[in-house]
Order: sequence, then C-alpha cells, then structure tokens
Amino acid sequence: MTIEAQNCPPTTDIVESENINILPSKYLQIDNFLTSEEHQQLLQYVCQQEANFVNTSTSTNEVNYRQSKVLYYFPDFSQLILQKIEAVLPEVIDKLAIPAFTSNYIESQLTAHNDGNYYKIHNDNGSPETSLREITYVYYFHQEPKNFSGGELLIYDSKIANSFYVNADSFQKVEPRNNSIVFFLSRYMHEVLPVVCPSRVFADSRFTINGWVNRSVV
Ligand SMILES: O=C(O)CCC(=O)C(=O)O
Ligand SMILES: [Fe+2]
Repeated sequence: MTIEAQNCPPTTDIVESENINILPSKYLQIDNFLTSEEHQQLLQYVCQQEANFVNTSTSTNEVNYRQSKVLYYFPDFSQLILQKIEAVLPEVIDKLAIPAFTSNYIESQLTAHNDGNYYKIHNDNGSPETSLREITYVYYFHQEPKNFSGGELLIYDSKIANSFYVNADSFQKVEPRNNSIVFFLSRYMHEVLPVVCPSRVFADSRFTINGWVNRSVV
C-alpha cells in the first residue's frame, strides 16, 4: 500500500489550526440551590418513589448508550425546581452570554444513577422533537455521607467542521456536587462518566432533577 503524504501539511500546523477553531464551552454551577429542608424532603421523597422509577432509553433507542433510572411524574418537586429556575434564568442567560429568547416551556425529569450507570456522549437537541431546547439544567443531589464516586459530567468544547458544530477533544469536567445546579447550552456535546456505587442501594444513587428550557415558537 502506498501512502501519499506530500500534500499533508506538517503536523504542528494541523494542531495549531485546530486549536484556533476551538470554541470553549461555558457552563454555570450554582451551589446550595435548594434550602437544606427542601433538599432533605426531596431525598426522602425519591426513596419512597423507588418502585415508580423506570429504566431510561434514548430517542434513537440505541443499546448500551445510557443506563440509569428515571421518574417522569413528581409534581411537587418539579414545580419547586421550575419556580427556582425561572428566578435565576435571567442571570444564567446573562452569565452564559446567550442571546435573549422567550420560553414558555421547561421540561423536567428525575434520574438515579447507581453502580455502573452512565450516559455516553450526546447533545440534547439533535432530533426534531427536541430542537426547541436551548438550555440544559442538571440539579444534583445525594445522601450524606456520599456513597458513590464517579458520575462526573463532561461538557465538550466545540469546533466547526464543514460548517457543522462538532465536539472538540477538550472538555470541562463538572463535579456533581450535592445541592448544586448546572446550566449549559443544550447543543453542547456532553457525557456522564460511569458511577461506582459499591452498596448498589437505591438511596445511595447519584440523583438529578434535570431538563430543558425550550424556546417558544413565534
Ligand atoms: O446527569 C447528568 O449529569 C446529565 C444528564 C444528561 O445529560 C441528560 O439527561 O440528557
Ligand atoms: Fe444530556
């Protein structure tokens, strides 16, 4: 086999030109998002709801892409979190330098990641049904003392290749800190690293309430 290399620029040039086009991803993490009383009530609530959690899937139904459990109906806490998100949204939009948009719909779900669970690299608005999602939020909570490790959220930087946004190799690593919430653009590629939870007890899981602020159609 012959490999013609004479037209290839030197490697250093490739690396430099790739770096120039990298668009760093921005995210915002706010600590102590709920009061300690609300946080405690939420933990108690999820433990009572264990039997109502179902296995997760992805919109493309790909096997081995996502492993976790989800609860779709949790009216009281969904209302609480949405109210608090609406209150900080102007600050989030400002800090992340997102062009202003109007929203009248914020989705929410409650997830539990236990031993070996993960979510491989994806974005949150890549299908026709999800295309109105602008901002992703993830509220993290767990029991103290913490009984799992891993489960970090990696948010990849972007680059433009052939007029499309694709993920760069570089990323920001977000610790799923207890009672903190993270906001970032839904189009960013991101992944959840595997959780290690030796006890496998549901109450020891890495819990989230997460969802998406959708742009209104005008
Ligand atoms: O749990 C997380 O940190 C992120 C979850 C996520 O990416 C999703 O549900 O789309
Ligand atoms: Fe996601």
